[in-house]
Amino acid sequence: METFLSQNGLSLVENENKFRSIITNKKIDIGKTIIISHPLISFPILTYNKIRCDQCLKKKENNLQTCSKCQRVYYCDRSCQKSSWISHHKLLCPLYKKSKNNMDEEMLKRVTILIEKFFNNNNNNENYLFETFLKLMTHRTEQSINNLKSFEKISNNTYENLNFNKISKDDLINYLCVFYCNNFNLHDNQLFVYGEGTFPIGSLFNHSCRPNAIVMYDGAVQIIKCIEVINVGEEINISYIDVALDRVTRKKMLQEKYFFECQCSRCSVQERCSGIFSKIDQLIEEKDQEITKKDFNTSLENWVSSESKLEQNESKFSKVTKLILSNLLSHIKNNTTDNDYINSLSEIISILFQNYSKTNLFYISSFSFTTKLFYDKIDLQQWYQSTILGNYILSIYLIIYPRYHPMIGLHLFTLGKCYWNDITNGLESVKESINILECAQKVLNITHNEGAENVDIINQVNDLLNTARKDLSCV
Ligand SMILES: C[S@@+](CC[C@H](N)C(=O)[O-])C[C@H]1O[C@@H](n2cnc3c(N)ncnc32)[C@H](O)[C@@H]1O
Repeated sequence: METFLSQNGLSLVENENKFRSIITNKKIDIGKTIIISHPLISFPILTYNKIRCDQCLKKKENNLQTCSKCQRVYYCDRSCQKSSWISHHKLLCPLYKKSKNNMDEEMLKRVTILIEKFFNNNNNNENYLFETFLKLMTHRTEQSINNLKSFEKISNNTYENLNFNKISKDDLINYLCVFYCNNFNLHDNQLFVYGEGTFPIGSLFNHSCRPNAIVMYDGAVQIIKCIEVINVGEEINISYIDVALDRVTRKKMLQEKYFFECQCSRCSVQERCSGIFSKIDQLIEEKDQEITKKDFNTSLENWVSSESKLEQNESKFSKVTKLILSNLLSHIKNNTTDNDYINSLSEIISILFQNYSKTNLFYISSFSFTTKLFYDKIDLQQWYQSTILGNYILSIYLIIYPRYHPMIGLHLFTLGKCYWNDITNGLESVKESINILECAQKVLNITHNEGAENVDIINQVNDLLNTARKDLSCV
């Protein structure tokens, strides 16, 4: 494993609080791929198992072929079917008739078959993946009684159905503990989950609520990408949860699923009073005040539907949106340094903190309503209103997410399309569409530039941008 990491310019070092950490041996620039790695096992979740190949997880709508014996798994071609048969399906195929597996049991059976082969020196796969998997954290003593009970049941079922010589029932419980706090959900280019996987190399990366790296997928392959310059010796962090969540929810989720208390720059107690990232958390925290969620929703709807543009511009929603976007969008477009960006962000956070910390403009619980309203406006083809809401959402995203985050890239693309469709504002809309799509292009070229499905999104942005530019030049 050390060799594989060092070939990629990385080292695994001991860490007092986190057990081990991945650090970089060379400076990594924004947009660079940090590491590409394969799973021990991955498979599509139920809703996707007829449109994504069980072996390579690539999408092939309507054309997958099922295994003629069990008729339970689908493949894109003979080669994937053969690989799966050799790897684990030969043993699992007859069992599908007997019982229906849940995800954990399916993962356990497949992984254990491979580990048994590894112990018997009978595996074609790379050994470092197995060695790495067997050293991952289990947090077994911290698992809940309910979890352990369920793990024991799954382990018993698996043991009854398959013969293992080198692996005990107790080992199986350990593997299930590893899955619990290490497995990944694979997601597509729009960030919708399509599969689950055990990625031993990816599992070596620790969490931060302000990560410098993101995880993307190409079928069954995991790609870790750099979104902030990472200097020699610095730790590489991904995020295990959606960083748009508020601090209390993040803390609860990280404790319950990963058994640690986050001390990143957003969560650490020392930073709480001064650090800009912890100030962000204070902005999005739910305040105990008279204004209810219903009031918020009504005022948001009134703002968006306001007949008077003057009144609309005077609203606090407009003011906040303008303040954030006029300062931060240019940083995206001009590839400024991380320091310049953070300084600008810092200034804005201070202003927001002074003037708006008592409003619920940034409440995450209201945010789901705002997003729904945005997509409702798109469905109703109310394009002007969709641009107003889209800008407000973008401004909040820029506060919550790192600037080169896939959520920002994807939202910019949607917003660019809204402007493009908003013919009521004529030339101005086309110009703004180009501006926003150029920002989308910058972000997506960093987040989505690896893997055919991901690159497809960049191609779509490029096509629309070319059309919009041609349109503008014709005027
Ligand atoms: C996917 S593993 C990450 C690699 C792990 N540190 C190792 O050495 O195998 C997840 C576990 O690492 C630890 N961890 C990850 N991020 C952490 C953080 N920010 N602070 C403390 N512990 C962390 C937790 O114990 C967590 O359950």
